[in-house]
Amino acid sequence: MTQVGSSIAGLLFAYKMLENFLPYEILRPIRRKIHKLTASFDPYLEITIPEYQGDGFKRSSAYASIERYLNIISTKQAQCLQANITGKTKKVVLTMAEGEEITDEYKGIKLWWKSDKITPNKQIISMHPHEDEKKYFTLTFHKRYRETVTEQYLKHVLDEGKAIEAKERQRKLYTNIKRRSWGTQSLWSHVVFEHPASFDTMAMDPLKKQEIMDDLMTFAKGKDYYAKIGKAWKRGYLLYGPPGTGKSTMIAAMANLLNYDIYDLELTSVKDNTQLRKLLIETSGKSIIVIEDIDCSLDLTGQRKKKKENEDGDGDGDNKIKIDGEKNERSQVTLSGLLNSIDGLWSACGNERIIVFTTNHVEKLDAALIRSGRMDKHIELSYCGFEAFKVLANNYLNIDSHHDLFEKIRGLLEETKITPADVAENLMPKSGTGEDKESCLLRLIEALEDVKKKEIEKKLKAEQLLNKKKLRKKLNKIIDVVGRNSLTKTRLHSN
Ligand SMILES: Nc1ncnc2c1ncn2[C@@H]1O[C@H](COP(=O)(O)OP(=O)(O)OP(=O)(O)O)[C@@H](O)[C@H]1O
Repeated sequence: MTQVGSSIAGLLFAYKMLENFLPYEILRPIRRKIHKLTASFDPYLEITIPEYQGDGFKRSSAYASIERYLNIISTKQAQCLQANITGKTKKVVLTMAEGEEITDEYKGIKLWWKSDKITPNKQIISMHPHEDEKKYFTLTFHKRYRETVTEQYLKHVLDEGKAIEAKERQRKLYTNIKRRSWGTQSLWSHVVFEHPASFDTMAMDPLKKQEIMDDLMTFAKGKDYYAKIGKAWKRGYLLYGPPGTGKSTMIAAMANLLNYDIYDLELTSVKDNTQLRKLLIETSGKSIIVIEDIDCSLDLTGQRKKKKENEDGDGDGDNKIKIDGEKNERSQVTLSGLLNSIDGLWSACGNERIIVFTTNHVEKLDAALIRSGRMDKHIELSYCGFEAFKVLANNYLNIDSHHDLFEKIRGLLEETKITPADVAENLMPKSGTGEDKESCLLRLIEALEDVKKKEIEKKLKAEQLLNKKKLRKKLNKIIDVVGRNSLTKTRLHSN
C-alpha cells in the first residue's frame, strides 16, 4: 500500500510539473489516466462539466445552467466571489471564484461543487478559440449515490438553473427592418425589451383581465397538455378595438407576464412569402410574434380586390401587400402566403409561441385569418368604463378606491365613448404646474363633458340628415305619383 501510495504521489507530482509545459489537449488524457488509477481507491466519484464542449466553439448550455444554480448557493456559502456586471441594466451577478468549493444537499446526499480553470502554457500556439481559459465545474459525491445523482440530482440542477436563467435573462424586442437590398443575413434586429406595462396597470374590466391572464398562464404551463392532444404548443390572440384602447399596451403586459421576447413583424417590409416563412422560422421559443394593424398591412378585402385586379388585367389570384418604399416597391406577400407561413411555423418549430394580430377594424379581416386554430382567442379592447377608469386613477393619481368626483365621472363615462388613452392623458398632472388630484379629475370631467356635447351634436346632425333623406324620399314619391297622374290624364285627353 505504501508503495502504491508513493507511486501515485510521484505520478501526481510529475503531472503537476507537466501541466506547466503541455497544452490542454495532451494534458486531458493524462489527467484521465491518473483519475482512473486513483479512482479504484477513492470512494468518491467526480463529474466534470467543461465550459466549452466538442469543438470548443459553443459554450455548453449545461455549464451555463449549473453556473446559475450554483450562483444562488455560492452567494451564501463561498468565501471568495466574483462580481460580473451584466448588460444595460448594470445588474451585479455574483459567481463563485475559481478554486472555490461549495456544498449542496439533495435528498440527504452531500455533494461538493468546485469551480476551476486550466490556464495553458502561453508559449504554445494553439488554434483553440478559448485557449487562454478552460473553465470547468467538478461535482464530487459518494459512489453509492451514483444513480440518484446522475439520474435525478443533475436533472434537478439543470432545471433549476434554466428556470433562474429564464427569470434573469434580458428580454428582447425584435423588428424586421426594411432593407434596400433583400440580403441573406438575419432579417431580425433587436433591442432590449424594457416596457413597464403590466396587467396590474391595464385599464379594463377586472373579470376580463383575469380571464386573459388565466388563459395565458394555462398556455405557458401547457407543455404536457399540448403534447398529449398532439397539437403544436402555440396560441393565437386577436386584439381588436378603436385606437388608444390599449392593444399595444396589452402585448407588452403579456410579454412581461410570461417573460417572453417580442417579434414585431412589419409585413410591409417583407419581400415575399419565402422571406416571410424565413422570418417566422427564425423566431425563437418563448416569444410573442406580433403583426400590428393587420388590416392596414394586408389587403384583406378578399374576393372584391381579386375580381378588380383580374378586371384590370393585373390580378394573379391573391392579395398582395403594398410597400410604400422609395420606388414604391410592392411586396409579394399574399394572404395565402401568410396563412401558410403561420401554419408552417407551427409544424416546423412551433414550440411555445404566441401570435398576436391587432386591428382597429375586425370586420375587414378575412375569416380564414382569424378562425379558431389560428386566432384562438378574440379580445375586444373598448372604450373606458368606470372600472377601467379606477385603475387609471390609481396609476396616475394614486387614488386607490374613492373620490367625491368619482360618481360624476361614472355617470359621464356611461354616456360617452372615450378611450383609456384620452382618460390617461387628462389624468396625468401637467409637469411644473403643481396640479393636485382634484384639478386632474376636474380636467377629465371637462373633457368628458366636451366629448358628450360633441356626441350629442353629431347625433343631432345624423338625425337631421336622416330626416332630410326621409323627406326627400317622400317628396320624390309624391312627385312620382303626381307625375304619373298627369301623364295618365294627358293620355286620356289625347285618346
Ligand atoms: N387599457 C389601457 N390601460 C392602460 N393604459 C392604456 C390603455 N389603453 C391605452 N392606454 C394608454 O394609452 C397609450 C396608447 O395606448 P396603446 O398604444 O396601447 O393603444 P392601441 O390600442 O394599441 O392604439 P393603436 O390602435 O393606435 O395602436 C398607452 O401608452 C397607454 O399609456
